[in-house]
Amino acid sequence: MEKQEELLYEKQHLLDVREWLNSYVKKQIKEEEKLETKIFNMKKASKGSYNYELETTEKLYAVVKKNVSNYNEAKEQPYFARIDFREYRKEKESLYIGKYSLGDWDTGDEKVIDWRSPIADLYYSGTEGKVYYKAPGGVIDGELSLKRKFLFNDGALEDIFDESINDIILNNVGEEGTELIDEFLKINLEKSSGNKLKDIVATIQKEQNEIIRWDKNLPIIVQGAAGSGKTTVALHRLAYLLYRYKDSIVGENILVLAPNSIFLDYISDVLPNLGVDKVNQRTVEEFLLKVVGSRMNVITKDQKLTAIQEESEQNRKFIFNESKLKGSLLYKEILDRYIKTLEVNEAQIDDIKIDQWTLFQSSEIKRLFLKDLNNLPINKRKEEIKKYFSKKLGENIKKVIEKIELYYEYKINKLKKEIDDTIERRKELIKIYDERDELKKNTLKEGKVAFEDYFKQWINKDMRDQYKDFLCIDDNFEEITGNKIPLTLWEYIKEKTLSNFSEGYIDADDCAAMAYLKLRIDGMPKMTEIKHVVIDEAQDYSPFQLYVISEIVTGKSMTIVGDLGQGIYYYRGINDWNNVINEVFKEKCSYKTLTQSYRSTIEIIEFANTVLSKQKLNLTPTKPVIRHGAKPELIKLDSEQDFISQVNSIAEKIKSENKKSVAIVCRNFAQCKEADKILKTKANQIKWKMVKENDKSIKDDFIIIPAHLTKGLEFDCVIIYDANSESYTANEFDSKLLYVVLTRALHYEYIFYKGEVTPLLK
Ligand SMILES: Nc1ncnc2c1ncn2[C@@H]1O[C@H](COP(=O)(O)OP(=O)(O)OP(=O)(O)O)[C@@H](O)[C@H]1O
Repeated sequence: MEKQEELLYEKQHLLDVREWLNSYVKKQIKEEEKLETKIFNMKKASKGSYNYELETTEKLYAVVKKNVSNYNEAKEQPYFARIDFREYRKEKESLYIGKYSLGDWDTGDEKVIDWRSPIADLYYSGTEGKVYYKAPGGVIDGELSLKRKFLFNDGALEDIFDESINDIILNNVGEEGTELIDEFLKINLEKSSGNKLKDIVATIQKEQNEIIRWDKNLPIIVQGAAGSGKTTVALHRLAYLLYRYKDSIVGENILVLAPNSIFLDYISDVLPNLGVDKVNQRTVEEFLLKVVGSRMNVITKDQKLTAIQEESEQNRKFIFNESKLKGSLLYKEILDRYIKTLEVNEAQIDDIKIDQWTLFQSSEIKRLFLKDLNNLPINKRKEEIKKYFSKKLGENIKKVIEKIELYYEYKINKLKKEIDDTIERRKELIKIYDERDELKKNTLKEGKVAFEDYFKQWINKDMRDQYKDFLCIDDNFEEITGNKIPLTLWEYIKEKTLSNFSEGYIDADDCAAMAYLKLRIDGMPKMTEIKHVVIDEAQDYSPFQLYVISEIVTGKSMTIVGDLGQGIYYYRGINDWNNVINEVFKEKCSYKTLTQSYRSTIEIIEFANTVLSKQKLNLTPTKPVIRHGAKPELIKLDSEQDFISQVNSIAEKIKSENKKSVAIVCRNFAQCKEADKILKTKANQIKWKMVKENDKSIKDDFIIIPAHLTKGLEFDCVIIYDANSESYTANEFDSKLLYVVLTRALHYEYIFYKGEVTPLLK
């Protein structure tokens, strides 16, 4: 068939599917209403008592309700692709692929298959010809004869793209010599960027698909260039895992860790759009403090970074070394040694006594603590001992009472023997009897109190106190630190950390250590089991943070994505994934790379690559997808007026092209305020919104934002406020920060500067 005929065929098919959807949704709504009434009546009849049938009906109702909402939503675009596949020895089938599977579950007639289903893998990874895919029952072989993508616009099917027909072969592009342009992908990438990250189910690329469907049982690290889809892929992977393991994992078992609240808001649409809900999303500090069970104000790494820039060279060195140490596995080693000494000290304990009467002997407590229960965290052992002893408490109190009786019997006999029976003796005896009875009575009461007091004192639950004690290891300093830390650095750390604590603050760098202490001393806190975690911008994590998180996640099932080229916290973050693979995961970890960038035009990527090449890491330059645009412009500014007129004309241009977002990116908050002031006071047509440190989201399209907060975000157009040689020097930090900023733009980039331009752009 000719393409036009094919398009007509697909339009008719779409009409048929929509017609079916309408009638099916009507049927489902009726079912929903029926179930609603049934539940109402059952609730009335059961009068609040437990009813198994009610529970199952409620579950069914929830499924039907969700179906109605999914199917209604699917009417706009029920599917995005079609594959024609003939399984070996079977008939050829045309399969339509969508975000959700759509079908009549009574008749088993499936109209659209889920993008996460095993066979849909062929759409993402297969090429026409002989192919196979992995199904739960084994490998299925067959032949793929069509891979078709559908371009929808406002619910209307606009065009179809068949692989190998619409893909244009370009010669001599890139090192490989030839490259395919995926027209469909290109059209998708030319769209404008909004305030939220989008899902990409229709255009997931082969190498991305491989990561999405990667085995869940090992941690996977993805080093991906800026804009290569790391965040997007990681979130799609979650949707995939929840589908693939639907019987064992639900949204609550998943944790997404991201750098800040703005970023969390930016990605917040993707999962619900993929039909995933209830996933926990937090910053790493929030999560680690939740593990500790402590509410403290965190000095975030961003706040610290801002402060660092104002510090003297000498202080900066201390701050860097402090962060480096606190993020290292050496710190874990030191904590381990501290916990060992703590264990020995904690075992230096007395008998549990009521006055001079022993209830439980210290030798027994020690044996349980140091030997029998030594596989448990310290406080868990104490709790277990307490539990075990409390069962024997009544019996032991009785024994003490017997001892008291014996003691008084001896005393009475002695008195009787030594003194004749006189009024005085009788008086004395009555006194002794009273004393004995009083003691026996009190022993019952005091035994319980002494027991509780003992354990109250012994079990120290406050991790802040524990951490303070750890920092004050003065007597054992050399032994515990293994002579690996200069005393001056330790003194500095101690003083600063204790002073933060006394003001109610905790440095982000201390959160991993506190959580680690908690795990080792108290054990795993009570919380919903985490069965998979996604860590975004992982290059900014310290090895110790990754280690602690890996200890909490069941089976170390983790998706860790990052880009070393954007590691602005390099002084404490990660500079080489090999260290993480070897030291944190002891080589039990998969590693993948993504080098193709989908965000920016060729011109923008090539421009940013010049800055990347100035970094020490020697990373492979980012490869752009074939999408051309305007060259980034370096613009020297002479005056504020010049700045305003440039900004105005750029904003006009962006608006006239129906693009949405423009970010004026400044080196720091001080520069943001400067830009804001100029744009506010001097007449300006556009309202620019300045992003503040504690903002939780970005709602506006025209914003002023400091460089470090742009991490992970993207804009149609980026304007660098002032890329002069003082704002961005030639050092490693500035080259990383500038690289982050330069890779945020999709379509346009303007680099303003006053005086001399940064050496990084020369
Ligand atoms: N396969 C794809 N099809 C269409 N768009 C894609 C694809 N992969 C990524 N993108 C788009 O590329 C942009 C960058 O994606 P994302 O933010 O996930 O990349 P990243 O690697 O996390 O970037 P960075 O590290 O620079 O923050 C997004 O707009 C995303 O929608």
